[in-house]
Amino acid sequence: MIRCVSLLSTRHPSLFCCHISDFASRMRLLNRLKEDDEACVSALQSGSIFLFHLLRPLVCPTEGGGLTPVRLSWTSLTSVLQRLSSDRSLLNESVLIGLSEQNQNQAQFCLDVGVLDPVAVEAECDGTFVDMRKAFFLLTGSAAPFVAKGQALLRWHQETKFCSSSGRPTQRNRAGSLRVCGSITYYPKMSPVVIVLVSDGKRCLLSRQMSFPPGLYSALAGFCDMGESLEESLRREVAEEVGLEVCRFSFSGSQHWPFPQSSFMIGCHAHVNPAHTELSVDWSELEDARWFSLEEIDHALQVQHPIRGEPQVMWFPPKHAIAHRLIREWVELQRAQSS
Ligand SMILES: NC(=O)C1=CN([C@@H]2O[C@H](COP(=O)(O)OP(=O)(O)OC[C@H]3O[C@@H](n4cnc5c(N)ncnc54)[C@H](OP(=O)(O)O)[C@@H]3O)[C@@H](O)[C@H]2O)C=CC1
Ligand SMILES: [Mg+2]
Repeated sequence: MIRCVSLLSTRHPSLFCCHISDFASRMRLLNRLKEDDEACVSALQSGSIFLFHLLRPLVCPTEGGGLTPVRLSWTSLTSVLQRLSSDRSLLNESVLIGLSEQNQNQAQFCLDVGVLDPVAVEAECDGTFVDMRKAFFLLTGSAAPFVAKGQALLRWHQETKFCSSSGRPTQRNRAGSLRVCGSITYYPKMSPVVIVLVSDGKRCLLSRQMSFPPGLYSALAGFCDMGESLEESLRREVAEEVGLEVCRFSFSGSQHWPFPQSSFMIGCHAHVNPAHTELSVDWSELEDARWFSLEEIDHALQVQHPIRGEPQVMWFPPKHAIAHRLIREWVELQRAQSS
C-alpha cells in the first residue's frame, strides 16, 4: 500500500512530502530511532519489551504446543521492576530490535534482566526463561529469527563493554546499535558461513558432525575466511570437507543463525561433475558424509522429530533452518526434472 508520509528530516530538508510504501517508511523510522536518542527513549515508552535472563528468552506456551516470547509494555515492566525492588535504570540497558509490522510500527526492544532473580521474574511475567537451542525450534511464526536477533544484540553488548584498543569502558547509543570509545565505533558483528547442498545431478550430499544429535544430517557448512569471496569459501569448504571440486553453484537465500553465536548463513546449491563423485571425507571435521537418492531424502523429510532410541532414523534440520530449505528446493528440482 502506498501512502503519503511526511518526512521531516534535518538531513534532507527538501523531503517534505513524498509517496513511499509502509515498508520504506518503517525502515526510515527504524533508522531514525538508531540515530536519535530522544526519539528512541519515547519509542521505548510506547513500545514492547522482550526479556532475557543471561541470554535465555522469556517464553510461554502456545495452544499448538509451540512457544511465543512474552512481551511487556514499558508501564508493566516498570511496575514489575518496582515490585522486585529493582532500579528503573535497568531499562537503559534495553536494545532496539525492530518495529512491529502488525502493530502500527510499535518499537520492539529486548532487555537482559540477568541481575534479577529469574524465578521471581518468571512469576511476575507468566513465562519461563528457556535455553535458546530449545526456544529457537519451538518458537512459532516469525518469532524465532526475531528472538535470535534480540539475543545476538544482547550478547554483543555484553562482549563489547570494553574497548579492545584502550581497555576503557565503551559507551552505547540509546538504541544499542553501536558502542564507542573516543574515535572508535564498534558495530554488532556476524560471522559469514557458507552452507551448500552439493548435487551430482541425481543425488545430494549430506553430512553429520560428531556434535549433531543422533540421526541428524545436514548440508555442508563452514565459516568464510577473511578476504574470501562467497565462491572461494564455497569451493574451499567442499574441497576441505569431502575432497570434491565444485563446477558451478547458485545462491538460494540467507539467514541469521544464532548458533554458536551470530552466524550469517549464505545458502547455495552446488554441482559436481557426475564422473568425479568419490568422497574423501575429513574425519576430523565430519562423522559421516554420504550421497543420498531422492527416495531417501523424501523419506527423511517425513520425519518430524528425532525418535529417541532410534539413531538409525535419518532426519533433517527443522523448517526454520536454511539447510531444510535447500533440501526441499533440491527435491522440487529433481521432481521437476523427472516430470
Ligand atoms: N542454519 C542451518 O541450516 C545450519 C547451520 N549450521 C551452522 O553453520 C556453522 C558453521 O558450520 P561448521 O561446519 O561448524 O563450520 P566449519 O566447517 O568452518 O568448522 C567449524 C570450525 O571452524 C573454526 N572457525 C573458524 N572461524 C570461526 C568462527 N568465526 N566462529 C566459530 N568457529 C570458527 C572453529 O575451529 P576451532 O574450534 O578449532 O577454532 C570451528 O570449530 C555452525 O555454527 C552451525 O551452527 C550448520 C548446518 C546447518
Ligand atoms: Mg563444516
